[in-house]
Amino acid sequence: MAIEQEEREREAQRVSSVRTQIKERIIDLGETVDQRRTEVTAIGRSFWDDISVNADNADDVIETAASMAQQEHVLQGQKRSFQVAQDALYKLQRVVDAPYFSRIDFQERGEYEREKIYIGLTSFIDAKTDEILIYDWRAPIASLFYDYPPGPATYRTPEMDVSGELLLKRQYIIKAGELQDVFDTGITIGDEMLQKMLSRSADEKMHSIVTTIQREQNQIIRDDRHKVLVVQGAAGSGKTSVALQRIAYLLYKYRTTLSADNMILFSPNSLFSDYVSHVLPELGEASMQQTTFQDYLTHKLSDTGLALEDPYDQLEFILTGTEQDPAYKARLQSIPYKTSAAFLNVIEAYGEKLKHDGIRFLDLSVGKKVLITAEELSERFYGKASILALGERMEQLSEWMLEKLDVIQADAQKRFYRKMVREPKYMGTEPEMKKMSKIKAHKAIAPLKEKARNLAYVDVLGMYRELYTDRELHQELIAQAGQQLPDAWESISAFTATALEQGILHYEDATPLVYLKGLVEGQLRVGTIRYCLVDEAQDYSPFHYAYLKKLFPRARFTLLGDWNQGIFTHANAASEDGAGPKNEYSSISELMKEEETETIRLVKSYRSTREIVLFASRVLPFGEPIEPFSRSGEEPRLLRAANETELRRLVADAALTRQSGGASSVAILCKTARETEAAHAALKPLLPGLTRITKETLHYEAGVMIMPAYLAKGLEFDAVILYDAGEAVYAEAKERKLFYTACTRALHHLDVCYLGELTPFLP
Ligand SMILES: Nc1ncnc2c1ncn2[C@@H]1O[C@H](COP(=O)(O)OP(=O)(O)OP(=O)(O)O)[C@@H](O)[C@H]1O
Repeated sequence: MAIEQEEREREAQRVSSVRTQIKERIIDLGETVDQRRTEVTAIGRSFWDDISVNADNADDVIETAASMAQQEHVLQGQKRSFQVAQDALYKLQRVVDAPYFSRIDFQERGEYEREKIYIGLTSFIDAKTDEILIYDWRAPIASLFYDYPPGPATYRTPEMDVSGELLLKRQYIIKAGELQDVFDTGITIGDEMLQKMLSRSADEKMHSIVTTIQREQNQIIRDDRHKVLVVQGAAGSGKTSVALQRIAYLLYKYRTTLSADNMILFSPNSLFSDYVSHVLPELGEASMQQTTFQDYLTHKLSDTGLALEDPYDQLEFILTGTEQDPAYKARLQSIPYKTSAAFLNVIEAYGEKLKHDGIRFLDLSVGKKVLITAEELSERFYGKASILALGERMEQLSEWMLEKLDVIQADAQKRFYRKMVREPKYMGTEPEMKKMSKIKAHKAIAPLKEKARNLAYVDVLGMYRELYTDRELHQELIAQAGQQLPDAWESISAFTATALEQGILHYEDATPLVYLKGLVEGQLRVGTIRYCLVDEAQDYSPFHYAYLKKLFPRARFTLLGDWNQGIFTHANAASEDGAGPKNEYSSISELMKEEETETIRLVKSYRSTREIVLFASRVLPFGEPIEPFSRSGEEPRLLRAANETELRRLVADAALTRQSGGASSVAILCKTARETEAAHAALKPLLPGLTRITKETLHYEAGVMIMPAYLAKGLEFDAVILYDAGEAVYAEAKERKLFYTACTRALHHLDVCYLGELTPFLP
């Protein structure tokens, strides 16, 4: 809506006056920061001067300690106030060039005055009048901007709901401190603004969407009523963006009680973590623990010496193997079982059983000499009935072992000493020989103590393997859960036992093993985590969810995913054409067993042009709905090649055309890593600047790159070129969603190259 010139000038003037105030505050804060820094350094330097160090008698020692504690207290206080000033300074420096982005006028019911609320990244108060010149976008009243068109509106504060009339909704584009544009918006948050944002070029880093958050997204960002929030969102509907804004919101809302350390975000891979790493700092928040589930597993299993497979190798195996291979078949049969809730029940039943019998212990030995036998450990562990949990009993056992090892060490020391005295080659003085024998004994026993502390005397892997070698055991455990052995039990068990024997730990076995380890060793809970967010949630199995719930017993969960992009095989994966059970998430909620579970669907896609979205939805005619945002572009191109040479030429030409047309990031997507490697070698002479992305890549730069489609998950590019969408490559049901995922990575251009016949996924 056009705004009169006079009003425009008033707004421009306000921008300039607020900016002046911010600049003044920056100068003041800069001085405060300098001054506090000097104070902290000075206290640090004179720390010992101000303490009366006296250790002559007990009273003096106590006095010295008290004096130190007091001095330390002062120092910490000073450091804190330095930090507060520095944070405030940093926040203002970041917003000084664009102090706010919107304004709402709100008249509370029963009030005569119309409040003008200016909204920006951080709040700013006039020091003289206490007037709030800018509200933080996360303040309760700011949600009106995201939630309502002009008219009746309500916002929620911690104490109550406040209703009234929204009289105006205005947006500003401010650059380098100058008001460039201002317009009033109606129903949605400036289609105009959103259009501008979405027609830009894809960056190698994601940006915050704070100026154009949509109502349904805002609902997710601010939800604090549900313990488990499940978001089914179409490709490009903003799930990742919402997850990050939500983190910023929670950190603001609970700023006195919640810190970044209390939150954890699971991302699909490190490349993705890097891609989203700018968002929180852009919002003025400290970065938080971002990890991949794989990193967690690796950390937990670091002491097992097993070769742990990652989900990408698992997928590569699934995509490149053939049904003729019996191992391939057995593995494909085993994955749905191992990722199911039924198998989780088996592990839990196993944990119960182990309380009475069955823990496998390992001898503790030095060289060939066994110092503590496995039988001894077992007897000690199971000898007396105990009501304690397995982990606590293990701890007691470790303590007992450490005591025993102390005695063994003392004996060894005596023996070494006697030997030295007897043998003439040790010519040292008596104190020297004593010292040497002490060191020798310590050296011999220390690794055993380490083992005792780390519970390395428990053979968890052996116990896990037993689940597959002892049919009766497995049957007994699964019967307790009211279920039966899976049909293909014989081949599943043989296949798994062999792999474990060879020291190979498949991805689908890793979480069950870590869970069993946690049950036995008792280190299962991370109580400090209060919010756990999972991105690409469709790639986690029911087993994973049940496990995460045990791991973070105090946490609230936000699970964001898209069933249409579920390209990892597991028990919960929906049917391959995207049809079939639409309530996949309900099984998650059931697993979470929470009454406060809420499922929210996001169907609007903001990433791709309307043409690309419509094209991609043809791939999954029965899948979750996806609606394009009204941004138009060119139709995706289908480019057929008759032979390999022509295919390469087509792909290379497409990449060059896109680049010269202004696309800053162009991704050539293959199906597998194997295909990527071959295509990269073949394309390199035609596209010298081509970069190959592998699962080890930690970040990428703009330009032309090539990668397997599954690594592009969660990422986006100006132009996407499918390397070969021929029927020889994409035909099997399990490849459909991967193909869909690949198509939905494009913002503006999609070129589908193919050899011979086109994939049947595109009717
Ligand atoms: N409200 C919004 N305003 C501006 N841009 C938005 C908004 N919501 C989403 N976007 C943009 O749309 C693109 C897709 O968002 P995002 O990656 O968060 O979606 P996603 O649901 O996680 O996608 P996928 O499942 O395909 O990985 C991003 O470029 C993001 O900045």
